[in-house]
Amino acid sequence: MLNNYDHTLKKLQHGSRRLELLLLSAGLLLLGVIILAWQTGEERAIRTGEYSRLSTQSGIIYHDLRRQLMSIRASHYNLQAELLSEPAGFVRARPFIDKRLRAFVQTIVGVRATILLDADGHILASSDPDQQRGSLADNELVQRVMQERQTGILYVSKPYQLTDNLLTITLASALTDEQGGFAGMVLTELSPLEIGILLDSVFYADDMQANIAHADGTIFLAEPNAQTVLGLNLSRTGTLFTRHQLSGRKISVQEGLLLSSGEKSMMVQQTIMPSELNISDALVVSISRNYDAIFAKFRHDRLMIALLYLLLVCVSLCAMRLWRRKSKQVFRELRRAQQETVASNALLLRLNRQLEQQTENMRSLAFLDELTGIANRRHFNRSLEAEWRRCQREGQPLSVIMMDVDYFKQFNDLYGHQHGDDGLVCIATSLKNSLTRSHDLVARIGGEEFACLLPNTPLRGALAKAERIRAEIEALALPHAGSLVGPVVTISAGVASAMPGSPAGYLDLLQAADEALYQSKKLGRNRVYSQLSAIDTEN
Ligand SMILES: Nc1nc2c(ncn2[C@@H]2O[C@H](COP(=O)(O)OP(=O)(O)OP(=O)(O)O)[C@@H](O)[C@H]2O)c(=O)[nH]1
Repeated sequence: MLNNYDHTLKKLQHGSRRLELLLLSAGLLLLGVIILAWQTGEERAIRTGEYSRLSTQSGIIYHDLRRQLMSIRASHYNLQAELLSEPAGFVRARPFIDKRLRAFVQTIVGVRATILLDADGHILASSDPDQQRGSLADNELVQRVMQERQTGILYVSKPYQLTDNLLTITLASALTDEQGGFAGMVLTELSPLEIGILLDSVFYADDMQANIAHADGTIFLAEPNAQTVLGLNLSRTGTLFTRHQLSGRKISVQEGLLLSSGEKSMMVQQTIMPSELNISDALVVSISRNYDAIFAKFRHDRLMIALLYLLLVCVSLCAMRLWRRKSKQVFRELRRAQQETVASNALLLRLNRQLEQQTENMRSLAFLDELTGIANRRHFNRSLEAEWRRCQREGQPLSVIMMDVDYFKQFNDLYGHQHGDDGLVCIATSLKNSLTRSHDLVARIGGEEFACLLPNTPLRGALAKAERIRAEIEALALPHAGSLVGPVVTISAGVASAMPGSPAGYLDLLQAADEALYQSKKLGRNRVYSQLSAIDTEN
């Protein structure tokens, strides 16, 4: 039982350990998943926020540049109109036009110089006092305008070097004479210093880079790091610029390595399309930010959270270890308590058995004759009362045989008291064996006096039974030299029988049996006697 209990306890311990580990792992896993989901959401939010900010800033540059181009186009239109309205014609208007061009350069921000050329590329007028004469017919842009002669288009030159560390572009418009023929062109050169200020104004972090590139991929405006970036051609396979161009979209967001620095960046690029302003070549505005800088705080926070999570895992494991140690102790105490309980239960059981045994012995002693082991007088009296009531209920007769050993005093005197005891035991055994019905009872009711209780037995049957008993005792042939009725031990018996009536009538039955025994003795012993008529105890 203790082993079973131990086994159950161990199973319980083992089971609870596994359950605890399972619950802890599930809890930590769930927390890990929640943290991971939260971090992923956070990263996405940072990325989206950064996209949005970069898009806004690139939009500012885009719109300013667009406005710049529109202003230049408008000024070119105005100049065309003014020239057409001049009665002196193109060439003769020169003093007026020089003045007009200087005013134009001074009023429009971001313009470095404006030059008016005739149909052959000769300088007719210029805002630059150092460039008043000569021919620009060899210039690529001038040649293009002379060939195409498209009015309404703002021609965009390829970027070219201005000084050691500055690049710019020139914008040109074809001009017509009164008859609508090609009359020359007006060129406007952008001022990289002034437009660079515009790029600077949109920065909100130190790690940003803004560029403006020609459609051929050449960067002609850049802030900061102009030295390393200016003149760089981005039109290569796999660059962010090429990816943007290939996307065919006006605005795109890219992540990747910057060609200039090799740093991973997030970049927004926005194109001023030829179609939207009627310009000859597209211009691409880009603004980027260092990827690591964008996520620096997020990564720091993520590291902290990961460390905290690890700390939590360690603390949980330690706590579980402590808890297990504690629960092991509890289990041990439980086991010890159980062992003690089992031991005390066993002791109690043993004591209980002993008590039961003793009680049984006492009960036996109370109802059994100590010498012969058959029922004693108390037992006989109780059985008599009980059988009397039962036979009364069932309407059955009850008979009693009273017996007494003949001349037993002489037997004792002759053979000794111990031998006398042995003789009584032999007689009791014989009496017991002679009873065949389960509810018949034989008892030793006095020294050498015995009685038989025969329920459901009429007088005739009881007499026959008594006679058989008497004969069997005699047949034991226990020598009795002191007896006056024979050479062996004999008994005398008195029989009485009754149909039970009144509750106390069994006393009369007992007395009648005693009476009959007395008569048996008186008539010579070694015989059975009974009054022939049955006793009517109801009277
Ligand atoms: N050995 C022994 N003797 C007993 C026991 N109980 C009673 N006796 C003896 O039995 C004898 C009974 O004697 P009595 O009453 O005079 O009767 P009796 O000698 O048998 O004579 P009758 O009954 O008239 O035949 C006494 O001597 C008792 O001591 C017992 O338990 N053991």
